[in-house]
Amino acid sequence: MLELNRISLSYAADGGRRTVLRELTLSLEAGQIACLLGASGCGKTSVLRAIAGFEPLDGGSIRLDGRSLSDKGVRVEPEHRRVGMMFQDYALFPHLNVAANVGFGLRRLNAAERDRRVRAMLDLVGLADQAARHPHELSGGQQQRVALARALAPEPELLLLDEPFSNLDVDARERLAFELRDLLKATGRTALLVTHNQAEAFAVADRIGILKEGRLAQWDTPYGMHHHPATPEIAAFIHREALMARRAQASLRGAPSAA
Ligand SMILES: Nc1ncnc2c1ncn2[C@@H]1O[C@H](COP(=O)(O)OP(=O)(O)OP(=O)(O)O)[C@@H](O)[C@H]1O
Repeated sequence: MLELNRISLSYAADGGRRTVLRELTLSLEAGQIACLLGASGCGKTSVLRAIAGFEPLDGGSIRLDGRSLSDKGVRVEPEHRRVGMMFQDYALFPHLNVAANVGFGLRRLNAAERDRRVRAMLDLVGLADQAARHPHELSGGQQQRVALARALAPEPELLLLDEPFSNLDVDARERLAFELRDLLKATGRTALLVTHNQAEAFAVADRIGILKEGRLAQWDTPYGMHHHPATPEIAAFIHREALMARRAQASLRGAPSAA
């Protein structure tokens, strides 16, 4: 349903161009959740920006549900892609209350339909009683849910989430990662998520992609990634992070960290 076919992307840098995505190919079935992992600067956010239509491609094509979004001579505008994006800082409007934030992308609906959709979205994320509040009156986890409700409200075919839990403390991250998965599965949404946190990726994803220097090093189920890493480098990356997560948990519980 989402198909990236050999996409390449570069940015202007030092009077020339710097290539950040190199012939990257992947496909994601409808209703699935995928997570992109990889070292800082490997191109994860750039993949989301290319799909959302914020960056022109140097080559390759992007299709969503059979529609061509980016290809030679084709560049569908971001607002016509039916793709929702949630950024790491949530980007809520501080002067608008929760209901107005969630309804922001629904101007094509009439007022009654818009109210109905906003209420349904707030029910979905468990914030029906917070509709009149402003973002600064909410906790980090509640703000994250408002941002999610806003991204889901226009019923996008694909949801792109860039580090959706980065502003939350460890406990909230874990809880919301599971909540997000339940919510996406309940609404049948297809989603592509970028995270730095492997525990989150393994908890949430049906497919995990590991990016290295703008290339997809492996694309697999969490089970496949864990048990059959494609290269020694990927094995080291995954097992190092798992070890660090275990140590962090042990030190939070006050136990000596096991090596
Ligand atoms: N608008 C831009 N102009 C020039 N270079 C950019 C731009 N955006 C990103 N880059 C560069 O492109 C490369 C890939 O960036 P990208 O944000 O996609 O990586 P990332 O894997 O998401 O990184 P991180 O995990 O640190 O968020 C980086 O080297 C970055 O510095």
